[in-house]
Amino acid sequence: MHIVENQPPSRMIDAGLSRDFYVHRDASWQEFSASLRTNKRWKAGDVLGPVRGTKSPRKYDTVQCGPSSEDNITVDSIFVYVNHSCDPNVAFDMSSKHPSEWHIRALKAIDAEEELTFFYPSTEWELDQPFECRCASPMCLGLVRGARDVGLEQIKARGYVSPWIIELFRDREERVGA
Ligand SMILES: C[S@@+](CC[C@H](N)C(=O)[O-])C[C@H]1O[C@@H](n2cnc3c(N)ncnc32)[C@H](O)[C@@H]1O
Repeated sequence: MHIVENQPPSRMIDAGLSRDFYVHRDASWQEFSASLRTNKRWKAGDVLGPVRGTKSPRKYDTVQCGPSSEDNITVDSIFVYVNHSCDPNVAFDMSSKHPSEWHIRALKAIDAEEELTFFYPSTEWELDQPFECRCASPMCLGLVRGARDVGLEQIKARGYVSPWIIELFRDREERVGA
């Protein structure tokens, strides 16, 4: 059975976001059953909304925003429900030095009622809580632990990679080469 929540939790209500997106719950999953879906169609390159958040210690629901393991935000909007997929349709683009410019961008055309997903290793070097991926895509990598366990080329192939992930791969290569 599928349960649809039209209203996100009140702290997350944002007029524009709650019009265009809704939280969907899949009752066949006992834990972490929420996902975010959209009410409308988007074109590749469209900006779906801002990435806003509050600095916070790394947790299962934070997004990394810089090279340190302490650079994380709790996303303070309905976008906190965006799940991972190994074949994602959006990017959390936080490459600007100005947090006010951080945004969620469509990587491909997205249909109305489709789930929004991003590739967690595109922002996360190491997940606080690794999980077995249920995306069922032919590109599925299985256990998701973060970028450090995925090659940089594999991340780039999913359409977006954060600058700090590139930097952390470079640092690791330099240490190995030293
Ligand atoms: C920020 S939450 C996303 C929303 C979450 N599904 C919920 O119900 O609150 C991140 C957590 O959702 C779960 N998750 C996200 N994408 C997943 C996927 N592709 N396969 C399995 N679990 C996933 C994992 O437990 C992960 O730690």
